[in-house]
Amino acid sequence: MSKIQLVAEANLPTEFGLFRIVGFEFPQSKKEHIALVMGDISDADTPVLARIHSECLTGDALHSLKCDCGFQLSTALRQISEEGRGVLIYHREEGRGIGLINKIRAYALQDQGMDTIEANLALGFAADERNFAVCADIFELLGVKQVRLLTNNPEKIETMRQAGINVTERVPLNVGENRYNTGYLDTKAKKMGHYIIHNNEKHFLDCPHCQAEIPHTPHK
Ligand SMILES: Nc1nc2c(ncn2[C@@H]2O[C@H](COP(=O)(O)OP(=O)(O)OP(=O)(O)O)[C@@H](O)[C@H]2O)c(=O)[nH]1
Repeated sequence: MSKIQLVAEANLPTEFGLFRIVGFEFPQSKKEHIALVMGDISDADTPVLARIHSECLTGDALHSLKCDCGFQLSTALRQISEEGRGVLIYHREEGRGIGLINKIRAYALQDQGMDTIEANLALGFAADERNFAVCADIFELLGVKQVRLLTNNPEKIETMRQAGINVTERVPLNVGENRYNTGYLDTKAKKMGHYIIHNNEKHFLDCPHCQAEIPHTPHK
């Protein structure tokens, strides 16, 4: 199969600062991924703060509390912007690679009591259908060889290392735990080996803008 190619690039001002948005595409399948890049990442000797973030429309855009995805996305972008340098690969593998509609089917099974892995298996999928190798190719196309990876997922680290990307540090990303996603995070820790630290001292901040009890920084 031919390798992914860098095909488009532009400025993207965001609430976290100015990024470059870079578009990647497989020549035949036209499957797309994107990266947000901040600052000068050309110095190969200084590891780049980086996040591989798999697509989660419900968490990233629709404010779902069933997962930690939206919280991880905004925290990663904020941390990159605080350093003034970094990369977020927005990895288009919705629903751990099963797609949005199948994720909704999996949610329906979870409504009946299955956990996130059991639901995938009941639908005939693997627990995780994602391919992270493409992210190593994207880092390479961006000239990034060393990363400090924002993740709790050991699989992402292992795949990067096997593909020749030097992960010099794992930067934990434990954010957004709430009453609706505790079971999901537990399952990821117990069945998928994710490094999840539960927030035992939940500071459910009194924020007039938020309906849910989520540990968070109050809106300014
Ligand atoms: N099938 C399925 N996918 C889910 C469910 N909840 C969230 N997801 C998907 O899980 C993926 C989570 O992506 P990430 O946050 O990048 O990955 P992660 O494996 O949790 O690793 P880190 O966040 O880096 O620790 C996204 O593709 C979501 O759409 C679920 O209950 N079922």
